Amino acid sequence: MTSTPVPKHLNFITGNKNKLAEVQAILEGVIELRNQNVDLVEIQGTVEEVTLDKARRAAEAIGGPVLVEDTCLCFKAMNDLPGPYIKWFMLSLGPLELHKMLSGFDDKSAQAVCTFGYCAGPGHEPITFQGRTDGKLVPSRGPTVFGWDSCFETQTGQTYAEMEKVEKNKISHRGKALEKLKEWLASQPTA
Ligand SMILES: O=c1nc[nH]c2c1ncn2[C@H]1C[C@H](O)[C@@H](COP(=O)(O)OP(=O)(O)OP(=O)(O)O)O1
Ligand SMILES: [Mg+2]
Repeated sequence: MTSTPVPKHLNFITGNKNKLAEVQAILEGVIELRNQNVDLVEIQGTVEEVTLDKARRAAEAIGGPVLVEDTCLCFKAMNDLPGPYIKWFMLSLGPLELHKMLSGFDDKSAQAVCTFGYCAGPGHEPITFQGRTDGKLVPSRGPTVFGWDSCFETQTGQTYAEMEKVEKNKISHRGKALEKLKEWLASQPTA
């Protein structure tokens, strides 16, 4: 934890425009969000390790307070892999073929995990806020605009891609993680 006051705006370091749009929508009216796209090295490890490291690197790169986020897609049949490495499977297979990863398994259960990391600046220890949403991996349904949205069917029976954005944000891994971030922000002194 840090005793440094939270700034009046958060500098969200991400290169993903779809993530940025969701975070902007969810934090609208809560705190001003700014964005910088810094190409950060992502280590291998658990999602917590990946996010903490991402937050430290981003704070070093910017020389100030940062918010970062790492998203995982975990398959139960694979003991939570690919997890933080889902990006590389997405890039390789694309949304139309991703479901084939579980074609040899009966259990299609998946969990979307979002972990935000806030770091008050270089040398500060980041803190994390995590949200998880259960679902299953299915053949793509809906627009293939954002990552694996069209392959992740939630307990509503719809894929993320078939839902209105505001509905996705209400139940999503990212929405849940940002609820925790909001609670924390409300408890902090501001600069
Ligand atoms: O809500 C989502 N719905 C569908 N797909 C999603 C979602 N959120 C992230 N994704 C994708 C993007 C990337 O293929 C991987 C996460 O990788 P991740 O490293 O966290 O994202 P990224 O490299 O695109 O952006 P960043 O610059 O913030 O690291 O899952
Ligand atoms: Mg990334």
